[in-house]
Amino acid sequence: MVETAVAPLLELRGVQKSFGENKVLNGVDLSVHSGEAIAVIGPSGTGKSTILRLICGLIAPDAGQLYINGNRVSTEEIQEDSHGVSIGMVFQNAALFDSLTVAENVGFSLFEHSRLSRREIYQQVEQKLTMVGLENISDRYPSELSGGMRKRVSFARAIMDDPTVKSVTKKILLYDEPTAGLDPVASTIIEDLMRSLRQQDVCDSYIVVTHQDSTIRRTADRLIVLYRGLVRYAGKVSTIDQADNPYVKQFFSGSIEGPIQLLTKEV
Ligand SMILES: Nc1ncnc2c1ncn2[C@@H]1O[C@H](COP(=O)(O)OP(=O)(O)OP(=O)(O)O)[C@@H](O)[C@H]1O
Repeated sequence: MVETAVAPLLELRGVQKSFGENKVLNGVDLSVHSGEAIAVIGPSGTGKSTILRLICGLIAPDAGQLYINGNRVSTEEIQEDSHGVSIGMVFQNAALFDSLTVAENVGFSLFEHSRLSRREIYQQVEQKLTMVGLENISDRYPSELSGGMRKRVSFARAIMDDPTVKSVTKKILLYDEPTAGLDPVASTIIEDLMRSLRQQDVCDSYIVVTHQDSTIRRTADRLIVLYRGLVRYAGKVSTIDQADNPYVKQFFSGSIEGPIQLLTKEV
């Protein structure tokens, strides 16, 4: 029998990105298959959030290509949910509008860009808020919520979908440090939520940028270590304690000895 290789849902090939003289990504390859959960780690300022912003079409690469379901795509096409894949982002600081209610925040994109009625959008907002464990808070403002609740509101916003766009069949979620600044119990609630959203097929795959050991181990199948613009390790999370890779060893031991040095100047 001839096996046909299934194209990854998402692929980055040789992606480069600079901000002025600061070359942040210097040829990054990364692929995400349907069903996969990937953790991206690396020291501060090494370009992890930049990768997520490239993937969801907020910024464009200087060089290299992005592919969705095997099709090369531009930044504009990513924003338009091309080739059946929709990409949702959960930002590091939740990024809610303080002057809008929870419901207005969660439904924001559909209010702005869809042809759904207000009633349909509000119904979906309630459904998504229930999914992330938040009920009866639609009329509250972000300032009235705890940090963990604001994170969950931003999860609800990322999983909103427009059922009139029939071509979308797969969803990738991008989480930028979803457990940063949360206490261990609140972190566990968020980690469980990330897993349960995938188990319920709310998303097919996700990429999580994190510095937290528990988040890596509890939410990801595969680990990518990024350092100074390049992927230095890619492997299964289940084997990280046995890995010989010096970047992995240093990260998980927290040692100051090793290839990872503090970024004292831009590279
Ligand atoms: N819009 C921008 N303009 C200029 N420089 C930027 C911009 N966005 C990111 N950078 C720079 O790119 C580098 C990588 O930033 P990025 O936020 O991707 O790092 P990170 O690995 O996610 O860091 P952290 O773990 O601290 O969140 C940093 O030096 C940052 O200052």
